[in-house]
Amino acid sequence: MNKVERIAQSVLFGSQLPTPLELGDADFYTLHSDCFKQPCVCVLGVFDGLHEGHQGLLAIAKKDAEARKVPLVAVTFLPDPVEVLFDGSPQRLLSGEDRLRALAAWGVDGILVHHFTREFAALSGTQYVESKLLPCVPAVSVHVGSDFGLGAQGAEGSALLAALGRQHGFEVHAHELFCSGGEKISATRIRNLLGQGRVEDAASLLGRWHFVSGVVKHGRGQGTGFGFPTANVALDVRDCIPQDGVYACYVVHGATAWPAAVNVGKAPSFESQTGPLLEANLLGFSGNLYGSQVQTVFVKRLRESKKFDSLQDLKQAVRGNIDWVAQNLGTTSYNLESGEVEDDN
Ligand SMILES: Cc1cc2nc3c(=O)[nH]c(=O)nc-3n(C[C@H](O)[C@H](O)[C@H](O)COP(=O)(O)O)c2cc1C
Ligand SMILES: Nc1ncnc2c1ncn2[C@@H]1O[C@H](COP(=O)(O)OP(=O)(O)OP(=O)(O)O)[C@@H](O)[C@H]1O
Repeated sequence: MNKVERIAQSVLFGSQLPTPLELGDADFYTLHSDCFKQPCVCVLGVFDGLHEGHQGLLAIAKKDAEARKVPLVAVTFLPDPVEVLFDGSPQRLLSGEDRLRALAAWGVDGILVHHFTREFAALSGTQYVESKLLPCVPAVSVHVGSDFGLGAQGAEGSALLAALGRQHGFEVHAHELFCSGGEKISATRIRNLLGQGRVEDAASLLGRWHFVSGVVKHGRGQGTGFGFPTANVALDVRDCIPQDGVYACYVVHGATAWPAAVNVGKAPSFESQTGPLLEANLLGFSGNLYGSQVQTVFVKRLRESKKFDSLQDLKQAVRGNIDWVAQNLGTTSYNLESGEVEDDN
């Protein structure tokens, strides 16, 4: 995969969701074949990040579906249960909509999305399977990871699912978890890596670069005087933002991606701002993106953010970071649709 394809894949470029069938407490997305209320193979889980473990599980389920000549349906929950059940930031690897777009891009045939509420969370595993799952997704075979939890507080596991399968006539496959470096691949592990700024390690477990979305806001206006104009991107507190620091990134707007030197978090040399923020110097860009939604793709951590004693020192450090990006990621924008390098705009 070349650089441009990798950026496109990372931000799920081009993956669109059709209008879902609204079922009251769930939505059903038909993607590749008519699978609503049809015999199918299904996979169950939250799938935050759609990491390499999730993709491994999907690949096994897909083979099963092909062998049985039935569609593959992913069953998931929105919002992420941790957002509903626990206080504090959920540290999402993907927003809810992006999670569904990732499943669609991967190639499942349909997605059942349960609206996750406290009432929904209180259902037992049996109530869930009999009253919520099987009426929409009459599965002949269900695949989960061995750690999958079912019912109130996820207390019931794949053993209950297997018993329900025997009763209702579907097979249950609880798979050993995919590991890397002797440790299971999980969304929690990837969040921890990002929290330590280890964006390259996170990328190897995600199978793509991590990105965050945000809206470009007006900044303090000081950067322009330095010769380093920056786009100030306001981030969503619910998202998993890599540890404060300076990173080599791509910033994507629509179908265009610019190499960028990015400072995440407070600029320690200046007054603090409210809300999570990143500041990006886009190479090969002039103009403004105020009010635009952009995606910032994290390729490599370059250094910690520091409080510099002089403006001169700060400028020199930032110049060095921009040079690194220019040499390694390029100096002009890329078109994600055509894969071509665009002229400076
Ligand atoms: C690549 C890069 C690295 C940066 N590193 C630091 C830093 O280490 N310490 C700091 O105080 N500010 C750092 N900044 C923040 C700049 O000070 C900030 O972007 C500049 O003040 C422009 O902000 P403004 O346009 O909102 O005024 C960095 C900015 C960029 C783009
Ligand atoms: N490494 C893995 N290998 C195989 N299956 C997995 C792996 N990780 C998760 N799964 C399975 O994929 C489905 C979705 O996983 P889910 O998002 O709930 O877990 P997770 O990635 O471990 O997240 P978290 O760390 O937040 O618990 C579940 O059936 C789960 O058991």
